[in-house]
Amino acid sequence: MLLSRSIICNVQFSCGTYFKHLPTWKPSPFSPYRTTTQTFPTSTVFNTLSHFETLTSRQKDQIHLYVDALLQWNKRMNLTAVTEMNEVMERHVEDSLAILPPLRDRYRTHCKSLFDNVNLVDVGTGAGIPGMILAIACPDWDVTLLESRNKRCVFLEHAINVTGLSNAKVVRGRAEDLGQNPSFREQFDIAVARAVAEMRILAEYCLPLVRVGGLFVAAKGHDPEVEVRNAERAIQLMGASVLQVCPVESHSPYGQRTVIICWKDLATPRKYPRDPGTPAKEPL
Ligand SMILES: C[S@@+](CC[C@H](N)C(=O)[O-])C[C@H]1O[C@@H](n2cnc3c(N)ncnc32)[C@H](O)[C@@H]1O
Repeated sequence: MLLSRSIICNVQFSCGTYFKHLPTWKPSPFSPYRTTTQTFPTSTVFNTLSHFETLTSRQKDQIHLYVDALLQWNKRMNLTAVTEMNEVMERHVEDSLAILPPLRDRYRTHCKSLFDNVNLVDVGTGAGIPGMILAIACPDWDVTLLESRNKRCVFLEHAINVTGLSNAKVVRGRAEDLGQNPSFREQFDIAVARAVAEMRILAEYCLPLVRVGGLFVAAKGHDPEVEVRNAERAIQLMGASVLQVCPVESHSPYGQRTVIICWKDLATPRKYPRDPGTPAKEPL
């Protein structure tokens, strides 16, 4: 991949404040169990950006190129409300990387396979959050960026080209359609989603795409307890259960985030997902 040195230098310069304050993540003990009780198992608090420190300089360059492309295209089309480089790093990149420490921990225990070669789908990826960042951070993974809006898919193709990623691909479509398509149904080890819908709708979008024994991961804000509780029935109907609610501490002004991890141990009944639009209109 040819990287323009001037672009990289400019981007790194404008990210200067971001790089200075990277906290260290220390592995925290988890208690692995699934639950249907009223109290969700929570982990000790994870620290964000742990993964950023471990990225190679090429991966950091790829993130900068991606963010730069996002900000450039955002001037012409509506991709994100965030318009400053540091803000994109703190809000979107941090949120994406925050998924990794708790996910890594759970995946090892529950999926009983190596964390390499993970086949992941990002449902409603929009401009590529968190899917693009995960594809950069985890080059051994196959990442599918699922997005229903054509213009966003065009940007995603551009972002993949500009970063030189060979492990990410774009699929344009609705989660409800893909969930009933044999080429995608129950084909993924992990489905992730951020800022797409509330949990009980997300469960119907994401879990039909996850193989039995795989995980559904939702990136949420600081206090998702009620939302998760309301989604318990929908998650169970899809053949899954809430495995862990993981608070992730943040040093950014946006405060604590939460990563919710569900484990699928039964096949999803054929009638789910329902027709496009129905999950959002009539949440389970
Ligand atoms: C608010 S944006 C969030 C994008 C990104 N995940 C993020 O965190 O910035 C939600 C995106 O999900 C897409 N979306 C919503 N419902 C969808 C569905 N049923 N299937 C596929 N994409 C969907 C929308 O087109 C939109 O781009």
